[in-house]
Amino acid sequence: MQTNDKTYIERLAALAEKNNFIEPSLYERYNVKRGLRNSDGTGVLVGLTNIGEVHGYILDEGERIPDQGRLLYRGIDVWDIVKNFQKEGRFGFEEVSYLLVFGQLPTRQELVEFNRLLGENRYLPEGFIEDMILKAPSNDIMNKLARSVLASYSYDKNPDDLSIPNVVRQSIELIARFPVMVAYGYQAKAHYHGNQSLYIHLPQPDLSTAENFLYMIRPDNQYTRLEAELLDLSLVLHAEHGGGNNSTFTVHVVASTGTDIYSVIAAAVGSLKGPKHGGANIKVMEMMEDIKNNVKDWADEDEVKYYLTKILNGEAFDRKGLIYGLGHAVYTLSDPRAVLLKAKAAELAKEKNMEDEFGLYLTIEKVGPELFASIKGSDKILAPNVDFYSGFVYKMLNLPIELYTPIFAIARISGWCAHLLEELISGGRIIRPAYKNVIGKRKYIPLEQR
Ligand SMILES: CC(=O)SCCNC(=O)CCNC(=O)[C@H](O)C(C)(C)COP(=O)(O)OP(=O)(O)OC[C@H]1O[C@@H](n2cnc3c(N)ncnc32)[C@H](O)[C@@H]1OP(=O)(O)O
Ligand SMILES: O=C([O-])CC(=O)C(=O)O
Repeated sequence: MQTNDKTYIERLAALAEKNNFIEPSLYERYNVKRGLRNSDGTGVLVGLTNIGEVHGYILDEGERIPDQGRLLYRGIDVWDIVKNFQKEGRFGFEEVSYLLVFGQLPTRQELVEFNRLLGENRYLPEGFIEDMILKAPSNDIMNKLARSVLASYSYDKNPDDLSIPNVVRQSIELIARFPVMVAYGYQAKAHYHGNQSLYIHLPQPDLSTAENFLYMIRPDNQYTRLEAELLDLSLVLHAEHGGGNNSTFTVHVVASTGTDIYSVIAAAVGSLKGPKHGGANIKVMEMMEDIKNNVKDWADEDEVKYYLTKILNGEAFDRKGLIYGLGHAVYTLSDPRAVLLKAKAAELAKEKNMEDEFGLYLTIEKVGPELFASIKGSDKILAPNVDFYSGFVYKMLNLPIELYTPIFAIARISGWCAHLLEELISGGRIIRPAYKNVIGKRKYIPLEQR
């Protein structure tokens, strides 16, 4: 037997499908909270946190009332954070990382020191670039990032020590190094898979995270202040989203076993890569390309509707039946991050003469939810989520599409580290829910009798 024998693999696949199917009605019979969601769509309460708060609805006598979304970091509204650092004309991501990980806003002096610490920690260990990044390039930067995180274990003299000072040290290194790992992973991909020249720019300790990233991915190191500010804003908006989002919950689950930080964070990167989570920003762009290629007149609402109907019916694009970038597990009327990114996208579209394409986004935002409601007969409100407009903003910043989800990871590492510390300090019990076995008992049949 050859493992690449197609018919044999297909037979095994058919067996796997048949024997792993669970009758959907059983979930109801045993009151299983699929996706850890209650019957009204709200999440099952599985933990407490001081870090992020995601407000998407009001509970009124047990009933879920849709509401405008709000996001708070350590109790402070993200919109207030953004308004204030923008007013002061400075970058915000480092301040937000400090707030998330250490629990309070830094003083001016503390922020200067933290910026210096991040800058000093950007350099990867000796040999890492040659041995870990260039020797095994990947076509997928999230895959490369997860492997770089896991490889960091072997370069750490004290990888398994879960004392808080050690985990704080490791967290700072990861927050500082994520952009560098992503930039080098991208350069290796561009060279080995894209036949382009190889650029290994050294990180610049005095630049902000956003500036340093743009410096490292551009062959000529050039970027404008506006580009760096927009990227910084996006990093701030993606940095944290409560304990229940899939990648952060992964952090809690894996950390609760007492394993090392690299195992925890590599698992979270794998989660974020998924197209229903952080990977949606790449999917949105692929979907938009597909729509642009199949809809002749982007301004014709009926033609857009016709094609979106095919997508929702699983007859077009990736045939999964999803309009990527719409819908959220918690938000209902709006995702506050999408509101901010949409405003930026509108400004940039005007500046770059891309209002036609922006108009197509607006049409999808308007008709997508209406079609979803009529086709699926669902009362779920589908508002644009953070991933709907982020890719369009990145496109106008000339950022390559394969970096969209990695940029999310460069931001979310701060939230993940904050939650890891919270799990270590306040968790304390291995996360271990239950699965009911529904196959019953079966007898072992000796080989010669089968
Ligand atoms: C950073 C982030 O992670 S933001 C989210 C990024 N993901 C996306 O944009 C992908 C598209 N959206 C989705 O897949 C979903 O809306 C999610 C994953 C974000 C939230 O999913 P859930 O909370 O499970 O949605 P919910 O249970 O309320 O969905 C109910 C039904 O609506 C469907 N649905 C939800 N969103 C969409 C959508 N955008 N397009 C089509 N159908 C949708 C679900 O598939 C589900 O159908 P089913 O009952 O036939 O299985
Ligand atoms: O909260 C979620 O489920 C997904 C999300 O928006 C995020 O992680 O930013």
